[in-house]
Formats: sequence, structure tokens, C-alpha cells
Amino acid sequence: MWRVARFAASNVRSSSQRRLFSAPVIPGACIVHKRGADILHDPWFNKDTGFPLTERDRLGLRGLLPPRVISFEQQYDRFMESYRSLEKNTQGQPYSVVSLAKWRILNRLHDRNEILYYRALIDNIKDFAPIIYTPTVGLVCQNYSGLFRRPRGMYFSAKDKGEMMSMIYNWPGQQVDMIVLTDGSRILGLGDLGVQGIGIPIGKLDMYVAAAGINPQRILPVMLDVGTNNQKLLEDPLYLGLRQPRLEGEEYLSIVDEFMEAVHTRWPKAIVQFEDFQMKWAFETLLRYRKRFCMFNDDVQGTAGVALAGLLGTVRAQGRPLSDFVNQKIVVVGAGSAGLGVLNMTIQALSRMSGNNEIAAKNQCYLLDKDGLITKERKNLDPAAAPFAKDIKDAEGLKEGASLLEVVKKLKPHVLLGLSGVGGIFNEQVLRAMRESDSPKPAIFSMSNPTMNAECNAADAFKHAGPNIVFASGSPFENVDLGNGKVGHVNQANNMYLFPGIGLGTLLSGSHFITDGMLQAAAECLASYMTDEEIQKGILYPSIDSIRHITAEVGAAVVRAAVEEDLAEGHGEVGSRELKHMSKEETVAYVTHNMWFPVYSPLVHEK
Ligand SMILES: NC(=O)C1=CN([C@@H]2O[C@H](COP(=O)(O)OP(=O)(O)OC[C@H]3O[C@@H](n4cnc5c(N)ncnc54)[C@H](O)[C@@H]3O)[C@@H](O)[C@H]2O)C=CC1
Ligand SMILES: CC(=O)C(=O)O
Ligand SMILES: [Mg+2]
Repeated sequence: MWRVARFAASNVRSSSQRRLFSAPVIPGACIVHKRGADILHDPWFNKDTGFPLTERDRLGLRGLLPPRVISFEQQYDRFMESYRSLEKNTQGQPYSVVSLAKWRILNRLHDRNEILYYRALIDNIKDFAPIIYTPTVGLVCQNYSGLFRRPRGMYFSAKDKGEMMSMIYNWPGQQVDMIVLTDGSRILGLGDLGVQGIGIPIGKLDMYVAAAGINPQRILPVMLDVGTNNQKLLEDPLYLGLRQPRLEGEEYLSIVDEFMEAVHTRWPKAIVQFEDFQMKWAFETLLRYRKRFCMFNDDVQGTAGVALAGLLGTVRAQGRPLSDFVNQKIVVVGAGSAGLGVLNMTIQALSRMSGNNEIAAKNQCYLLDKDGLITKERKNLDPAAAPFAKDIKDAEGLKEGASLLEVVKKLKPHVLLGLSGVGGIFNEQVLRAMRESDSPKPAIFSMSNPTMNAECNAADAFKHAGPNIVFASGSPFENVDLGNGKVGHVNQANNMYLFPGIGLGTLLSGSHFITDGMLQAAAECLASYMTDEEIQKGILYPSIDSIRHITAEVGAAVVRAAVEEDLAEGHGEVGSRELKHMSKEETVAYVTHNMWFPVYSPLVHEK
């Protein structure tokens, strides 16, 4: 059962209290095995002009830097000034020019000085997330081969078969906690981008550092390059990946198997997040590895929890008790890894709430793909979508393959949720039809990324579907001015609100697996986070400014779920017994205490 009491408990926190949250600072000394110029060229240790004179002496840096020592705060201000002047100078230029220029300046800092980079990212997450994450990261992936200056992360290709166990030891970090892995086959809604998809693990891991406080020396973005079926890339002379069609079947799986074994051998406790795999491999690898390794699929499982939290929020926004969730008619558009993940978790929740009545739960939900409404009459029905296909007798007179417009007109759904990757399919007619929804506050979730692939934009949603809707999108949009001082609030329904907490909580619990119970606890925590006052205004998710706070809470919920399932073996000095005896507040404090925060720490040289 969903623990409804938690929703009431959430009301005691105000947004200002959340903003006051601050992470613990003061890390100890940091051991380096290099000296002199090698340190200046290592972004993990480099402090630029910030090295104190004594440290310059100790590390053989004296004379390699201009004499004046600049404080961290001055360095920070200098960077932000140059960022703001770039913003000013590029005003009015096309989106792609401006955002790529912003990405370049951030990327240069990332390559040079990670402490300063991550501090700037954490302090300006609202401005910078759209650059290092969706939508700009999509543009960066599309242009990756041209933008490439330095490698980041690791690249395992089909040509490395048999070598991965030794290759994994080429990574310079001693310990890795968090890996984000892609094969580049479905990058956001942009399709197969081959090796260029490495931008996604990099962006996701930046969010891990910023939101979850994972130490950047312990993260590893990985590209599994098994070829690409993108003809344009195969013909591009600058393309940096393998110029061959994608491996399929056993050949493909043997590459992923070898990588997973290699990772597990070197870092048995590392957590692997699978990201942006095309649907067939997303499901197959999840099934194959989730009981053997500590892994999850973000698109299937992370997205599901975020969507479910939003759907529960829409019930509260209607002024209804949560138990009314069982009466919501939900239309999901897109039957891929994300859409099916969402539907699966939603049906589980509906079913629990209606006394384990899965049939009643399924009756509330409708699924469409590129060929329209999916029913049991569908020829060549995808086995993954089959459990959600409508029995034609329960389809309210709708036919197999009915169009989106027909479905919306007939059903008058409470929720219209897009995960199709197709920009603009919630067109004017569809949105107007949502005015007839049976809900006083219909929900429109346009969750596909990046911005161009969103099913509709925020302004159109409020304009055509009316001012009463609650709106969420996968990529950020500005709030909409509805006139007369009213604001149409735009929520960002993105898995970034869960995956950092899922990874962090799993790490700190010491669990070897990520179970449905841990994922459900993460989703419940997010769902209960918003106050009734916020929800009434149509605000379903926290502001990205408080992502570190929500991540600590989600992380703690995941730890506690692992403890409940007797999977928590502890982390570092904290053993399973201590975890068992922690109260909820103590667990949050434990998680918060373990979040890394960027400050310069004294460097100590060791041979
Ligand atoms: N907001 C978030 O947190 C997340 C958003 N996404 C976004 O969701 C989108 C889909 O991702 P996946 O499910 O992994 O992709 P996928 O390729 O596995 O599935 C896409 C689905 O959309 C369907 N589709 C295509 N054209 C359609 C149309 N005209 N009408 C209805 N359905 C149509 C396809 O038949 C397929 O079932 C991507 O744009 C991705 O960026 C994915 C994960 C998280
Ligand atoms: C957000 C995300 O994971 C996606 O669009 O694929
Ligand atoms: Mg993804």
C-alpha cells in the first residue's frame, strides 16, 4: 500500500526551509601521486591560480604559476563574470549558437578545474542544468565528433572483445562508485547517435555530482560502441565511432556481458546505470543483470517513479484524496522503454490501491504507439507491450489503432502523458479536446526530450487546453503568463529527480541489488515532497534549485527500503547494524553527511 500518511507529513516543510539546506563542507587532505606541471594538467587536482604558496613549494609548482594567489571566491566570480558576459554578447543569436557557446565555456572549465566547475554547477544549477543536461546535451551529442577536443570517460568497442578485463584497469581512479553506461542507440528522442551518445553519461554523472554529491573522482561515464545504424554518421568522415552496423543478438550481448564482468571484477560495489538503450536491449539487459549486478535502467525505472509521483500530484491538485487515483483515466502515448516503464509502475500502484485488483487497474490505462491505440487485435503485437494492450470489449468503442485525437475525444482522460519522442503530436486539436476532460484539472505531461521532441510546448498547452491544466515537460520551459496576474506553472518531469537519489541511496546502503521496493520508496518520497499549498498552484515537483535536498531525502528513502528488505550491508564505517538502528531523520543526516561538496582541500604528495 502507498503510505498515505507520508503525504501529510510533507506539509511541515516550507520551500524556504528547503533552500536553507546546505551540505557539509571541509573534506580532509587529498593524496596526490603527481608533482609539478602534471598536477596543473589534472582537472581533479588543479586549483589554477588558487594554490597557496606553501602548497606550491610542497608540490614543485613554484614558478609554474603567476605569483599572485587568487582565492576560490575570486576565481568563482571571475568565471561567472565571463559566463554572464558571454550570455550578454550572444543575446539574440540562435538557440544552437548560444547554448553551444555556453556548453563550451563550461566544458573548458570542467576539463581544467573540476572543483571550480562543480561549485559553479551546484550554485547555478537552474541555469546550468539546461546546458550540461537536457536540452543542450542533445545538441552536443549530435555535434560530438566536431566538438571533440579531449576524451572523457571510457570507450569499449566491439573491437575490444576479449580485452575488457585488462582495459578496465586503464582507468586512473582507484575507486569507482557510479557508472552511467550507454550504447548510444536511443539518445533522448534523437535516435541512434552511436559513439556520440557519450555526452549523455557525462551529463547524467554531472547531475550525480551536483545533486547527489557523488565524488567526481569516483564516477565513470562509459560508451559501449557496438557500431551504429545511423547512415549519416557512417558516412561522416569526422565520425569517431566504429564505422559498422550495430552488433545484434548474442554478439551484442557478449560485449555487454564482458563489460559487466570486467567492471564487477575491478569494482565489485560499483553501481551501473543503463541509459538510453533502445527498447529491446533496455528490457533484455535489465532482466539479464538486475539479479546479478547492482544496476538499474534509468529510462525504464527512474522515469516511471518520476511520472508516478507527478500523477499522484495531479490527484492532489484536483483537491481529491489520493485514493481517487484509482478513478483517473490515463492515456500514455509512446510504448517504448519509458512509456512501458511508466505504465508498469502506474498499474502496480493502482492495483495496490484498489486492493490488488490488477484488472481494474489496467482498465484505467490506455496505451498508444506510432500505429495508434494498442489493443489485443494488433497484428505483430510487441511482447513488451502485450500486457498493456486493451481488450477491444473494454475499449469504450474505440478500434484497434484509433488515432490519438479519437482516443482523447472519446475517453476525456484525466491524464495525457507523452513519451513518444515525437515533437508536436499533442497538436492544437488534441489539446483542445483535453478541454472536455472529465477532470477539473487535466494533466498534460509532455515528457519527451529534448525540447524539439516534446509532444507540445508549455505555451500551447495552456493556450489550447485551457488555464486549468497541470503541465509537466521533460525539458525545461518558462512558466506561462496567463494574464490577470495568473501563472501557468511549468513542471519539469524528468528522471533527474530520482536517479541521483537511487544511486546514492543504493551506494550508502551497501545493497548489492536495486529492488522494486527501493525504487518504489524513491518514488513515494518524491510524491510526498511537495506541500499541499504548492500542489494547489500546480507545482508537482521541487524546483531544481532544491535538487540536492530532494536527492538526500530520496537517497535516505532508498537506504531505509534496503534495510527493510535486509539487503543493506553498510558503507565505509557504517555497518548494517548501525543502519538498522537509524531513525528516518538520522538516515537523512547520514546521507547528507556523505555527500561530497566542492572545496579546495590541501594536497599531500605521496610517491
Ligand atoms: N522526461 C524523462 O525523464 C524521460 C523522457 N524520455 C523521453 O521519452 C522519449 C521516448 O523514449 P523511449 O521510450 O526510450 O523511446 P522508444 O524509442 O523506446 O519508444 C518510442 C515509442 O513512441 C512511439 N511513437 C513513435 N511515434 C509515435 C506517434 N506519432 N504517436 C504515438 N506514439 C509514437 C513508438 O512506437 C514507440 O513505442 C524520448 O524522447 C526520451 O527523451 C525518456 C526517459 C525519461
Ligand atoms: C531524461 C532521459 O533520461 C531521456 O530523455 O532519455
Ligand atoms: Mg535517458
